[in-house]
Amino acid sequence: MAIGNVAIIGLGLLGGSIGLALAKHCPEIATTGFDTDPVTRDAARARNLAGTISNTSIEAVANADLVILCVPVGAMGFAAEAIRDALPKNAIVSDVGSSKQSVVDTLRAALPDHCVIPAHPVAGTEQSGPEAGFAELFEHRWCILTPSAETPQDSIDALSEFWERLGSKIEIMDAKHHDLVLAVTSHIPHLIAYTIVGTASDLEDVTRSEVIKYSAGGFRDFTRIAASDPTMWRDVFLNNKDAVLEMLGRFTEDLTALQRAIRSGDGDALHDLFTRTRAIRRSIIEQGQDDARPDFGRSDH
Ligand SMILES: NC(=O)c1ccc[n+]([C@@H]2O[C@H](COP(=O)([O-])OP(=O)(O)OC[C@H]3O[C@@H](n4cnc5c(N)ncnc54)[C@H](O)[C@@H]3O)[C@@H](O)[C@H]2O)c1
Ligand SMILES: O=C(O)C(=O)C[C@]1(C(=O)O)C=C[C@@H](O)C=C1
Repeated sequence: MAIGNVAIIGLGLLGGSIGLALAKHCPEIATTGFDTDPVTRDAARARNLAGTISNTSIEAVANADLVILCVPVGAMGFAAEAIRDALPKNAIVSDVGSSKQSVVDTLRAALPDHCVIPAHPVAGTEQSGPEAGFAELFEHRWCILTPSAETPQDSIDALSEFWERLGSKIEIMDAKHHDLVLAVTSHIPHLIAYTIVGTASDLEDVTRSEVIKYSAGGFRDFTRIAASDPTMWRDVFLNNKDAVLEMLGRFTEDLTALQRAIRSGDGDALHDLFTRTRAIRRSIIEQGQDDARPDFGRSDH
């Protein structure tokens, strides 16, 4: 099936980047955007984030072959219910949410008569809102699709081709497995960054000026991640609770083992771990999966 008309619901970093990437790579595809926030709709018009910016989501999806929900995970249900009665019968409904099992359940319950194929482009920055998007966000990045066994193959192929045209590489995964993998590779790293920056600021007497003064080091990298959108990340943790708590349990055990090694002066244990993690970083770089575009869309440069 050919995708000729795309509706983007939510015009922040992800929605805006999809609109700009479509204009760059697929100018023949018509785009319509909607956001519940009127200030965001005005900013989206000013930046041409979509060909048409509608004032209602009903208008936005009226002619869509593909609808992509680009709203916080906790708002997926509201966004889906708002378009239910206006969706063309054959439209594919997808999303970009950072967790998948709760989104799968929510969207399938809200839109039982439609083809729902959840997706997660593993691409982002700490920025949010309509000014944050850029056309190159998805280039050379993975986009994970989590279809069900019943999803028609031609619809999966159409969505895969769509993301490939925006520059992404496709992986198909079970939603539950996605949530476990992303808990380790994305969600817990964010939780650690929020914690370390919060802890440093709680120790204000010790660190008041030092936090700023010496933040050119490792701490600065954590502050970038800890500047990520509070609404988005609140929703990720509340919606990927089981996987995050399971992986946090493993992480806490490993942290306790490190604490013990430091207390008992076990330098070999520390050295062995740091050698292993350095090798992991090197193999990520060798596989070309590090950020080849360090300053794209990021504030810290
Ligand atoms: N930021 C990242 O790095 C990143 C990366 C990959 C995936 N994601 C996922 O993408 C989604 C969007 O994240 P973002 O970074 O673009 O956030 P954002 O805050 O930049 O944009 C979200 C937009 O959705 C709008 N919105 C909220 N509820 C709505 C509704 N019911 N209908 C229409 N619009 C609504 C908001 O007004 C806002 O403009 C989230 O689910 C997030 O988990 C984010
Ligand atoms: O690079 C960043 O700033 C990100 O946080 C991007 C990042 C990630 O953790 O890798 C954040 C959330 C997503 O769902 C996907 C990508």
